Amino acid sequence: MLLAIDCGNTNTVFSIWDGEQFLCTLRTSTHHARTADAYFTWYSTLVKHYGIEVDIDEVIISSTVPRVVYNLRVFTDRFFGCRPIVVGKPDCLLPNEPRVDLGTQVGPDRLVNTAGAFDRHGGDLIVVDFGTATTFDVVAKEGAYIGGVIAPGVNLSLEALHMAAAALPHVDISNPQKVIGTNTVGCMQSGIFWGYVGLVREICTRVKAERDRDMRVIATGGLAPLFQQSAELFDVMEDDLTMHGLTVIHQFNKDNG
Ligand SMILES: Nc1ncnc2c1ncn2[C@@H]1O[C@H](COP(=O)(O)OP(=O)(O)OP(=O)(O)O)[C@@H](O)[C@H]1O
Ligand SMILES: CC(C)(CO)[C@@H](O)C(=O)NCCC(=O)O
Ligand SMILES: [K+]
Repeated sequence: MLLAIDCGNTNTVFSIWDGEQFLCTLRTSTHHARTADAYFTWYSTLVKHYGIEVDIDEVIISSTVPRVVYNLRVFTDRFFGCRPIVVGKPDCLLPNEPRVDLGTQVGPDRLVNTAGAFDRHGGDLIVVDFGTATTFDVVAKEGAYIGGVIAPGVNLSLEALHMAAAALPHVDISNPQKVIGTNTVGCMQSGIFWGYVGLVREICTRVKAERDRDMRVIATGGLAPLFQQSAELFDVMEDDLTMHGLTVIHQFNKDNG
């Protein structure tokens, strides 16, 4: 069985696969100091709770936080007796090599999203991921990551307003119907929500113009549905895109390794 680990700057997600069959997802916050033993305690408690028979013998990791990889490697070695494939490391093959400036380290989550989206939809795509940052990955016709855009994440933007301005409270994102807020919270929610709708639309329009072609927009991440409800920004939404990408890269390494 395969354990696929997607470690973001905010959350770490484990998903377990029996061949092609998805079994379950486990989510925790990302902490660089979490030890291999702590991962195992958390993991085995949840697996037991769900009553799943698991026998992990393969692991793939994508981590946007370099420091957590050491403990995840120890976890994998100690409890499953195997060596993980780590996306972005030289020994992890990619279905298509990224075409970026020399020396650029593309975020592994973006490489994984690219592989997952290309596998499902073919090329000429813009993949939008609403995570800690909001990223746009441009996928060429033949499936290579050829660059993109990094914008501050939705929750990060709301938090930044609260942190920097004494009179602005902590606010959760929502999709206000009106743009004119009549109280502080409403004003903040409008600024972030409608500002984001504009940001996504403008970036996608400009990417298509720069590429001089039509491209499909694939969205992933927890907040994608919130935006799609109020404005038609995406052609497709897939909450499991990153996990799918990890299984695609894992299979590619098995077939070509
Ligand atoms: N309606 C909502 N309002 C506020 N937050 C939401 C809503 N729906 C989903 N979320 C949040 O979105 C997040 C989903 O995040 P996702 O896994 O896409 O990225 P992340 O964990 O925030 O970032 P990273 O992958 O960089 O760690 C969850 O933390 C969830 O709490
Ligand atoms: C942009 C984030 C933080 C999004 O998770 C991650 O992909 C990352 O750390 N990227 C490194 C820089 C880059 O992708 O060009
Ligand atoms: K993510």
